[in-house]
Amino acid sequence: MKLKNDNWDVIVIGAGLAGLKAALELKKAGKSVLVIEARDRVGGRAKLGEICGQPIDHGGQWLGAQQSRFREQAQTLNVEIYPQYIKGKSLLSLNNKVSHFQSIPKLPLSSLWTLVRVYYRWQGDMKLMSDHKSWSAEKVQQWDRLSLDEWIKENVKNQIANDFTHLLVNAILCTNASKTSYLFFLECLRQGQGIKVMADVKGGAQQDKFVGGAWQITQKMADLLEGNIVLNRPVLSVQQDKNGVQVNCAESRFKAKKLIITAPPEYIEKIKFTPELTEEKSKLLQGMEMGNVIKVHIAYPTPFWRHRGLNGSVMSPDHHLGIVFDQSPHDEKIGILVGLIEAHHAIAMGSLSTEQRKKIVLSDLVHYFGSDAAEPLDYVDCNWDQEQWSSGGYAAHTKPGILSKYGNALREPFGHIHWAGTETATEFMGYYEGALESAIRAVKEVIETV
Ligand SMILES: Cc1cc2nc3c(=O)[nH]c(=O)nc-3n(C[C@H](O)[C@H](O)[C@H](O)COP(=O)(O)OP(=O)(O)OC[C@H]3O[C@@H](n4cnc5c(N)ncnc54)[C@H](O)[C@@H]3O)c2cc1C
Repeated sequence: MKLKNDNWDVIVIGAGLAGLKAALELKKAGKSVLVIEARDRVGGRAKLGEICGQPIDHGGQWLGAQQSRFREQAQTLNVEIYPQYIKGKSLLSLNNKVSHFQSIPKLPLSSLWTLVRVYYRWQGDMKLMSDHKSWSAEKVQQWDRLSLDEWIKENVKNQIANDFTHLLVNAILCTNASKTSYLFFLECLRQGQGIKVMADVKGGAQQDKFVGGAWQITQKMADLLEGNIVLNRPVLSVQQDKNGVQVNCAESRFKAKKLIITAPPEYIEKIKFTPELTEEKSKLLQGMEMGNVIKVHIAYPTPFWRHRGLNGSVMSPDHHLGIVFDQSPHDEKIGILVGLIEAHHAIAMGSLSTEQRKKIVLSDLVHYFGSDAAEPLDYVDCNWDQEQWSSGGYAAHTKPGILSKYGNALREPFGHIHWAGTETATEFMGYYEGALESAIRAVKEVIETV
């Protein structure tokens, strides 16, 4: 099929979940739409992998209990949902000692008490975040000047509670607390419905998964858009005048009345805009940075941990492999563990070869599960920091001092240009759910005018 270059109602940059959703909504409304994608595949931060013949998600995989848009999207596309395996005990490694627990980690009472106090502080402070206009208020500016690390130092003096708080922060943001502000963290908590929802499995953000993987959802959406997506076309520049936009790739250009951009902030910054973006938007983009994450899968002949009454989950502030979950197939034909290496651990491990990483991951797993973990059938990892067109994950955060000053530019349209992508969400920013919410909002903005 020959692709027309001009007269599109809307062009969408990026074929991740947000871009695909925006395009499907526009198509449903009878608008002509073209999705331009830099990579040679669709999905963005949703990516198919494989271990021992089983499909796996190199990118996002969980569906939260509260994430109704993503659940509905999967159901519409007949992608089956099943619960994360949690039967049995979880493991915690603290100060090099491994303990197991059912629901509350075995911490000294004084540390638990500190964590309860932190929980209620966060619940209270995050409630004040519900009105975005309050970002200019004095308290909010103060919270934005304060790095999350400074807040933790001031408020979490108990060492074990402090370590545990950093583990939670790393697991949620994939970045060290010194790199973002307390304000940004509170905004994440507000959008994610609080730390309990974000950290929990049952009733929380890790409750469910997809049979065969989440990547299928983006693939199936792309199949419905056949003829409306072009791959291998990094957008280099965008021009707009009163009639619409022109989007330029290396060897092609396309015109439309409106443009929706869903690329991650770092890649928006690399596009040349004429006229130039507002100073507020440029400063915001410069002040946003992706988290650092390596996702690993390890396959074993059996899910041996299940047979020992363990559910495969591990939390560990003192090792590189900080978070582990069971990822075994239903029939238990083999056992698979999925792990996340986050923040400074991902930066340190990212400079190693896959073989060196495998050695460290296995040594961490032997520490958690014993010698049964020493000899896997296979090991696969995906270093998102090295993935061109993402440069990290799960999502971008703002550096201290950025959100309160420039946050209003996050979603503010610029002429014919509108913004989507999980970083621009108002609910569940950083998650697939946020990507969908942002796409639906951006489509609402443009649909009346094309
Ligand atoms: C390891 C990992 C684990 C995660 N786990 C979960 C999870 O369990 N649950 C969950 O809900 N979320 C999870 N996430 C987050 C989730 O994957 C993202 O929120 C979501 O995929 C973002 O979708 P998006 O469309 O906003 O952005 P993207 O998927 O990043 O899409 C943006 C697209 O824009 C393209 N692009 C960039 N620049 C250009 C350009 N110049 N020209 C053309 N195209 C361009 C990119 O190639 C990309 O395809 C995880 C992410 C990672 C990395």
